[in-house]
Amino acid sequence: MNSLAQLFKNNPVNHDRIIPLDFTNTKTLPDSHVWSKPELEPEPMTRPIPVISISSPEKVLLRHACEEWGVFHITDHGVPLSLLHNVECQMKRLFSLPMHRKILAVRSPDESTGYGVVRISMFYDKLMWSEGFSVMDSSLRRHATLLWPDDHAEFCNVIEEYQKEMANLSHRLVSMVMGSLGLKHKELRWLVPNITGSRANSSQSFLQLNSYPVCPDPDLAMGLAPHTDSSLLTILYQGNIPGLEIQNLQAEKSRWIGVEPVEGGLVVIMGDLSHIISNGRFKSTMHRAVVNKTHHRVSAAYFSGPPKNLQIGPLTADTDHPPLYRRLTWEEYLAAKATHFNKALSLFRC
Ligand SMILES: C=C1C[C@]23C[C@H]1CC[C@H]2[C@@]12CCC[C@@](C)(C(=O)O1)[C@H]2[C@@H]3C(=O)O
Ligand SMILES: O=C(O)CCC(=O)C(=O)O
Ligand SMILES: [Fe+2]
Repeated sequence: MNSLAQLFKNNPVNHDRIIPLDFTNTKTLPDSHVWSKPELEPEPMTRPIPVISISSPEKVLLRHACEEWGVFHITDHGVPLSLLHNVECQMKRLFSLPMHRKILAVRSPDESTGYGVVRISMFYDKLMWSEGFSVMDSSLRRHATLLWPDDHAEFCNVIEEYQKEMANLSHRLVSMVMGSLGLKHKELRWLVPNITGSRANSSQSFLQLNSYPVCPDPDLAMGLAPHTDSSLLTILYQGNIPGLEIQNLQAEKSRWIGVEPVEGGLVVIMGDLSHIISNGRFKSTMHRAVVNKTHHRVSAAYFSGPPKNLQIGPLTADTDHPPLYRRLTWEEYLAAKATHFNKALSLFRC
């Protein structure tokens, strides 16, 4: 068993926080899914977040995006648009299956992969208006076979192709964003395995497919509750239906900013581990997903992490800026997040 799988075995989720509501049969929002009144928080606003062409990225812009926003769009990323389109079709195909079929691939309480409610649900009283399908290592074929006993090849091929593209892209992105801090290729070699890298130092990842069904009362519902990602960075494909919102780092803390999709673009979300490696310079921005009344929205989040058992820590510390965090592995961090959620980061402060 790999070390991440062991970690989820040790941190099981309550049974009642695994199986989502059957949204297709729900015409009014049940009390279990009613979140706080919208008049209690300021209206979300939309502001253009940075857009970075990564075929020839400007270091200063990239660093600024990571320091001031923690979330940005990338273009010229090289991932074929046809693949993005296929991933979206396969997600719709999966989530449109009737509940009794999806349940066949349900996640067990001590696992992290399969069909179900997102893990962070256990930290909130109310339930979210979403369902998910999570993939790690060899779980894809096992779960897809349960969903489509004779017809899973297409789904698996598309998702595997996407995972390969995301692995390459995430390695390029980690080099780029850390490079924007002036870190040399040599200093990052341990973090980003080279293409021929042996299995031993290959980085770990986690793919989360999210589905936000059409909602009868979107103002009172929550698609995905506020959280930061526990990754080095996350690559998010959100199609062309808006829904992602980020916490404003510049102005009023409680004001959310809607991230409008950019045609053919992907969203990069800096994770908690990049915050640690950059010694607090890069922000792992709090974000959430809201739902709407007319469109079924799907998104695919690829969480990129460091190699198994690798100790990471601040790389940019100097005498003026002593390390703010102690060294840790991804496994250690995820274990802390599984019990302490949004307080996990502060537990590793020096
Ligand atoms: C590799 C990861 C990243 C995890 C934890 C672990 C496995 C499950 C991932 C997600 C996927 C869905 C959103 C999130 C917030 C959730 O609830 O489960 C993610 C979480 C995190 O970023 O903390
Ligand atoms: O669906 C979205 O826009 C956000 C997804 C997300 O934040 C996640 O999966 O961690
Ligand atoms: Fe997220």
